[in-house]
Amino acid sequence: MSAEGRVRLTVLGGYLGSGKTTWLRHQLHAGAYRDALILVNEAAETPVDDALLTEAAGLEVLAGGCACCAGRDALVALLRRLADTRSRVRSDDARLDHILLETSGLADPGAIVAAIRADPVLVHHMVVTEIVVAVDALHGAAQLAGEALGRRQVETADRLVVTKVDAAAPDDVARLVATLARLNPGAAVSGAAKGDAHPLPDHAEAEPIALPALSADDAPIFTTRLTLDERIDWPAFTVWLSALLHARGDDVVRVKGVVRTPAGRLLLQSVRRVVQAPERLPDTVERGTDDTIVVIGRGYRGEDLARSLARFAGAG
Ligand SMILES: Nc1nc2c(ncn2[C@@H]2O[C@H](COP(=O)(O)OP(=O)(O)OP(=O)(O)O)[C@@H](O)[C@H]2O)c(=O)[nH]1
Repeated sequence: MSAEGRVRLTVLGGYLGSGKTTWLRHQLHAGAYRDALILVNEAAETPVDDALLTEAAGLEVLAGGCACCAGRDALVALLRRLADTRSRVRSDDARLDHILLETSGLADPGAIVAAIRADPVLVHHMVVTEIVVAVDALHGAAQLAGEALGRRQVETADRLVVTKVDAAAPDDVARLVATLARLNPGAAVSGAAKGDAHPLPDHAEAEPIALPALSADDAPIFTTRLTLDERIDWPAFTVWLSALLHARGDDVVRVKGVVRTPAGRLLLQSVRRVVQAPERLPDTVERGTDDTIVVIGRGYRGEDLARSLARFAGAG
């Protein structure tokens, strides 16, 4: 328990697809955050991350609204409920002392922390002990250059974890680290490869990325759900997804979903144009949200995506 008797809250943030779940999954596997209740907030109404964080001691999902804006009241209500339940537990051993909130990739962790601090009940029960922000070594530079949200996330961090160091060129990583040091000189910065700690290249001589002024009126990022049914033609679906990302990979920021295919239950996901080989998930824990693909991005119409998929692969 924290010195003041309040619950410690760790906030794990970072842009869409930056590697938050991968990093947390690895931390849990290595024994970290084992005492914590994991709260997962996803931008989409159909969460996926909970299917991956199987080693969490306890897990709750806050779906269908980013906890820093549309889902803020739901987060505060959930934290109040947890605080209330905790206050009625008599045994020290059974009492909840640590919560880790994995935010949606669209969240500004600073706004979440402000909401908790501004709540007259929570302020007495919870203390934010660390804001960890994942920064994608492959896409972080573009996100910092082009997205105000990407910068805000970095600026609010206590600890920055540069993910995907295994997949990026060392010179690019060094420039990214130099940029992070300029944006948030106080934050500790470390590297990770698929969740494992990974050394970062020396950035002493690296030139930080130019960060142009950003206008606040970028089109908002939104979520589209595509429901797949048994008529789906899987090879055609794969071709459709590749073609979509090839043509619109700058607009389609993130795709993910759990689908039931002839090859088993698969997690499909991409970050911009980088598509991960499908990951096989256990068949035993089918969920109501299986067979829904969530597409997150801007610059297109959701109904056009569904129509295009239906025409191409027989569902949508
Ligand atoms: N090569 C490599 N790939 C990674 C690493 N970390 C994450 N990925 C991949 O990047 C993609 C996104 O990873 P996630 O961990 O789901 O990212 P996230 O931030 O939780 O995503 P959202 O919750 O949707 O914002 C997946 O395809 C991962 O396999 C890494 O360190 N190296």
